[in-house]
Amino acid sequence: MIRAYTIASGKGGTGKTTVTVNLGTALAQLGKETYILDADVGMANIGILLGLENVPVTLHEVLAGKAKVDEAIYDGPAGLKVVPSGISLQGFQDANPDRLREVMHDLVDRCDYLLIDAPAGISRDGVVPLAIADEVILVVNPELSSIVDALKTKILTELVGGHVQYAIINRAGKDNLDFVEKKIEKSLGVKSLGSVPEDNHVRESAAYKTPVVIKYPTSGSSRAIKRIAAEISGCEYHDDTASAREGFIDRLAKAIFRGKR
Ligand SMILES: Nc1ncnc2c1ncn2[C@@H]1O[C@H](COP(=O)(O)OP(=O)(O)OP(=O)(O)O)[C@@H](O)[C@H]1O
Repeated sequence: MIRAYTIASGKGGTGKTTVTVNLGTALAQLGKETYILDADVGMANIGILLGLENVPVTLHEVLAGKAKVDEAIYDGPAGLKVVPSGISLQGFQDANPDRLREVMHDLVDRCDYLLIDAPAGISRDGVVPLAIADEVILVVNPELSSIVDALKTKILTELVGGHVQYAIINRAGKDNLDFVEKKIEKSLGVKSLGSVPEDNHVRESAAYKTPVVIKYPTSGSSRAIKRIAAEISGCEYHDDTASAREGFIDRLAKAIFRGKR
């Protein structure tokens, strides 16, 4: 079973951190023991998105050999476990990315899924996460430049001995979804796990330091991410919107027919 996924892209800003945090939370909501690890040691964001930016020990100290990984694990939403990176430049300078493999092995033994948020680009700290995970998931926006960058990342991953299994199309528009997905699958030569729509709820939930799958569970982005979590884990997807609608219809039917029984 595949357990350690690196979430990568070509350029920054495609939504890797958003996907890591929300897919991790969605897997945890499905009852899977899930850890997320912020391997973007230079531009760490997971801690900021989850309100863990001021914690005393982070992946920085672990990669610098100053702390054990157990000291850098924090509780996130829905039972998710989080290993954030620090935001100081000194911490980044002291961190040795070569220690990441050890950290990954240590974590992967205790969970069902480990999601590693990789840095963008092809620096040393960017390449290590591509090589060490069981599989890489590319987060790609439906734009030519993003697809080309994702393709470069796929080639780089293979060069360093890693493997790209899936793509997730993030910030998708409303039109021609299937066509765009097929085109991207063909260009990258990998299966798409699905499209996450452009959705203002993503930014709004970030302002509350809460994953969108928790803050706005019936939003388009949440439903897409939960569907992807179900696909990865082999669980059945349960559409909250459908059940909310059913609930409403049930209540309406009861209100209408109550007097007629
Ligand atoms: N589906 C979406 N709809 C709307 N906004 C989104 C969506 N996904 C991500 N965003 C927004 O896009 C911005 C970049 O997202 P994110 O930080 O997850 O990207 P990243 O690839 O991790 O970036 P970096 O490489 O700089 O770390 C954030 O402001 C985020 O809220």
